[in-house]
Amino acid sequence: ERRRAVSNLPGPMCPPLLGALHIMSSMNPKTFIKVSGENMRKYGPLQRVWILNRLLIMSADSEINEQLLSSQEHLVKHPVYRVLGKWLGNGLLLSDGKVWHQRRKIITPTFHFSILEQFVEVFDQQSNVCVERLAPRANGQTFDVYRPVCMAALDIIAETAMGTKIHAQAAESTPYAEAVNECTALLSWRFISVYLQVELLFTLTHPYMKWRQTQLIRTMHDFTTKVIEERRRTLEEQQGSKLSPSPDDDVGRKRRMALLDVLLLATVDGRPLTNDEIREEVDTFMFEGHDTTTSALSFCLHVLARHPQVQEKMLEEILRVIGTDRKRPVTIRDLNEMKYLECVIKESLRLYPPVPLVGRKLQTDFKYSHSKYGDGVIPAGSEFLIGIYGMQRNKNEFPQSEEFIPERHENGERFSPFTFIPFSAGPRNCIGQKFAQLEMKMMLAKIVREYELLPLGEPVECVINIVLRSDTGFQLGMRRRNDTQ
Ligand code: HEM
Repeated sequence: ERRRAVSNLPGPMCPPLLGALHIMSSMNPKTFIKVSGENMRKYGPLQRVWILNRLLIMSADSEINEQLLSSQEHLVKHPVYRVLGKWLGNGLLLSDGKVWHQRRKIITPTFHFSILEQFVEVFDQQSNVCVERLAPRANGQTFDVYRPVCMAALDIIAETAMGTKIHAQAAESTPYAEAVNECTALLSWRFISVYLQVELLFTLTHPYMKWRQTQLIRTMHDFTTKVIEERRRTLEEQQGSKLSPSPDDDVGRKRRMALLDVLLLATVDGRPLTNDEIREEVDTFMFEGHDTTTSALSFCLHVLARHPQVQEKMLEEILRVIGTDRKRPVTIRDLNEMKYLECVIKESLRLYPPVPLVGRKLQTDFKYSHSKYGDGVIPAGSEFLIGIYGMQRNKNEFPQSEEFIPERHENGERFSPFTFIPFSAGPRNCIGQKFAQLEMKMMLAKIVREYELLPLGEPVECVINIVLRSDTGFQLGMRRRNDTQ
């Protein structure tokens, strides 16, 4: 019955019982993008694939994606996300049902515009530190920009969302960031391999990797536990050992409630959140809040280095809006005024979406209607993978789709909103979207104002390490600009 339901959709030959295991076995984090691109060219943007008895719908089709992502019904994440479960628990990224609803409701106000406005001060200060830390690199030599950007993103998420300064940029090494790097690389193998997704098979066939995974997760949990304890202590000190919400500061303004404060003070079903529940949200936001923006910023700086004319146009806008005075803090109003910078960021997120694919498991039948495939039903139990990377490079939607052309985002978008979805869309979209956009604007404006980015080193080679990364790193050169010295 399931085969009949999707017989109208194209896809590779799937022999009975085994299905397309041969295709899956040719995929790894390095080849995934290439192999799925080839399949898309062969079978089109919407395909059905059988793997053993599992039915997978691979979609880079904006019509279908719009219907699925906008629905209030299909919100359960794909089972592959479970490989992150030991690390992120039931945090917002992985949870579903009542837990997800309750948590999303508690957390949404912590990303409200008025709170983001106060975070901009932190973006400003930490971007200044990043610009300073980059100074020794501004010598015209090739280097990888990933680490300095990653440390700045960590400082920013810790100080804003967790209310805790961790001084990652000042540190020689940051075991948490190193563990995230290694763990996401390890987990991305499990993401793509059908059998390694099963915890027992993974443990039996790869005991060393399992041991290493446990160690890395312990390092990350130790770090986030410390962040929570520190914040709890500060709150207790501030409020005379009594955790009671005090929304106003000394002069009666609304006090900034960091995400972690809200979690420490929240009650759900009449009880406070347990330590484990708080930790899984802190793990989720520390990871999602720095790894994605690091990827986005690193790709953007790399691609800008290869497009001097775009840098020039950006610089003109930056100097017009924020000027050359490094002591003047950059405000949210300044950031909102930089429209060309916004186009640059969008175009970089189109070519290099930090989250290259998202997945759902259908709990009920998904009824769709499509201009090419007509009305149909994808049966409950099927798995749905949305290929953001492939869709955003579709040449029918984006002329010269492989080229970096920020101007295509000027004067309103000429493509459907569901063709360009780096932050996903619908009820399970990215809660940190505005936060990320403001952070990126601040960092890019400050770096480009200070340094000219040079097209040095190897080009990027996209790999999927849970988020999108580059196998060759993010190489470029830098030179201090004369006009801002
Ligand atoms: C350029 C940066 C970012 C990109 C491209 C991005 C992209 C995404 C995407 C595509 C999703 C949907 C994932 C899925 O359905 O599996 C998502 C979810 C999420 N993002 Fe982001 N993200 C970014 C930055 C951030 C930041 C800065 C934070 C936190 C401060 C954050 C927190 C989250 C959380 C918690 C979710 C899960 C939301 C839910 O399911 O309710 N992200 N993000």
